[in-house]
Amino acid sequence: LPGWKKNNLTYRIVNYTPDMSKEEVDQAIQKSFKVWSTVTPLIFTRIQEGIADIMIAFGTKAHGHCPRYFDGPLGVLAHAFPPGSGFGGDVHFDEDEDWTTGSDGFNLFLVAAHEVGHALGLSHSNDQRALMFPNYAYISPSEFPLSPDDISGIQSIYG
Ligand SMILES: CC(C)C[C@H](C(=O)NO)C(=O)N[C@@H](CC(=O)O)C(=O)NCc1ccccc1
Ligand SMILES: [Zn+2]
Repeated sequence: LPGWKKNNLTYRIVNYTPDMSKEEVDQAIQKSFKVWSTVTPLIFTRIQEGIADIMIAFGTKAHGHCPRYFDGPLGVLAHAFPPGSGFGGDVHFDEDEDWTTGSDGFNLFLVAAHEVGHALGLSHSNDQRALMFPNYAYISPSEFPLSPDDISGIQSIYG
């Protein structure tokens, strides 16, 4: 199965975007994990240093030793690697985007929830109601972002 072999996963926010406050980023990321932990046996624990399973970072164009490059404003907003060691599970956000807590720019929580789906082993869905649909679509943060397609997808990998 293309998933993690353990239910306890760690994440670390390695750096921050200047577009939002540190607290807003922490909240958006925490909320993006909560989306998936409510429908799986997975438990996510944040660590502040060292190597986490899921390393989260912001970067532009060629960033760190990442084999994939970002493309400036718009286009690719973020990418994530499927479960595994090294880059496996890592999530990178394109700092050339405008990251927000609202409906302007790109909502960090929504993009993070999509990317975490990838970091857990999900690929894109062709159901346009799915969070794992390839293209970003804003929904109100009070709405739960997962569709039945997302839930059956993640539950086919975990529990
Ligand atoms: C080929 C990959 C690297 C494209 C990339 C992606 O899917 N990352 O997970 C991405 O940034 N896709 C854009 C759409 C695009 O490039 O055409 C996107 O909006 N991704 C974030 C997203 C997608 C659906 C719901 C929420 C967020
Ligand atoms: Zn994607």
